[in-house]
Amino acid sequence: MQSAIPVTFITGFLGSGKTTLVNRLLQQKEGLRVGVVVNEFGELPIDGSLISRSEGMDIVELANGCVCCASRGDLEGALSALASSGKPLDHILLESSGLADPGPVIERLVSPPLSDALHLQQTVTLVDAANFDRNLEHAEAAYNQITHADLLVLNKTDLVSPQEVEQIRAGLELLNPSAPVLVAVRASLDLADLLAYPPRMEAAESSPSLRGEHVPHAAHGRSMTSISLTSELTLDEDKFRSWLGGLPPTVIRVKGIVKVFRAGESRDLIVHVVSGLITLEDATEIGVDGQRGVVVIGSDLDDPAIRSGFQGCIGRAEEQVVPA
Ligand SMILES: Nc1nc2c(ncn2[C@@H]2O[C@H](COP(=O)(O)OP(=O)(O)OP(=O)(O)O)[C@@H](O)[C@H]2O)c(=O)[nH]1
Repeated sequence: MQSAIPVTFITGFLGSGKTTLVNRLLQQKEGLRVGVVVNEFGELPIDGSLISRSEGMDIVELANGCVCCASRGDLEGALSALASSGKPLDHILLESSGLADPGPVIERLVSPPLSDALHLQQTVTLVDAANFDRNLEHAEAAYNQITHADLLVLNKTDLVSPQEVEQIRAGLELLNPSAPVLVAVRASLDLADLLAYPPRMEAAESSPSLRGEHVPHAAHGRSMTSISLTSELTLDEDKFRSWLGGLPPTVIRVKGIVKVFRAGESRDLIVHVVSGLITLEDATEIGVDGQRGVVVIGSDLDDPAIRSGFQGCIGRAEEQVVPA
């Protein structure tokens, strides 16, 4: 029988760099067999498409809701699907959604039946240096993610000054004195270093001050909601960019894959918006075969306005967008 499979639980607020870290770790797995569980807040399984597939990795998607709210069976089912997916796994990376409270998930990972087959090696929390204060203000989940970490990765430090990096590092040390802080750009961590990093601290695990109660989902982030917009039709790139740029500041995150039309050609783009910072990248490399669309996450979202704005991006008048 296989001994307990080590699990690295990766948390961090919306857009902090969790998928970037998973992809970076997968690039370095060299002969290790790694299982990945990805979890989405929105209905569209975007992260499943953004994770690079390769030999020696298996992936299970836990879509439509935070892992902390998923029913017991969903998480157990996803993890046991991985554990029994063929050759024995050397490691599992469990990526949470950006709004998940890690407390209840850790609780389940360290309790039977999961603890019979898995060993939670560490909880790694990505912290977005460019949105540190704002994320803490917006959501209790951002705070819980920091306090439950065994290792904190202060990411996106290319977007702030060295002084700000030091201020945030000091803030993190106050919030979670026992977790080392690694400063990173694009989640630049070595898999070997990560696996050597601190085994989970039993003391921290049993400390009531770090536990916190699981709050109802709406309270995770000031009634944060998501809108899924799907379209297999082609969008006009300029209209789409300007729609993204005009979204209200209550929109915290947009991500997805869309087909755009420019100069007579259509192509797929990966879309990321994190607090107003828009990135559109060519999606050729990932070979899009899933559903195209975007998920918009934020508070107080004007659903009809967002849907009609997206519909207005359609490239050709005779085509119609089909909202999810
Ligand atoms: N400038 C900069 N961008 C980064 C860095 N790390 C990640 N990004 C970008 O930030 C965006 C979000 O990164 P993801 O890895 O998708 O973030 P995530 O935490 O998985 O996002 P959610 O699943 O929505 O919570 C992408 O456009 C990344 O390329 C960084 O260190 N610097």
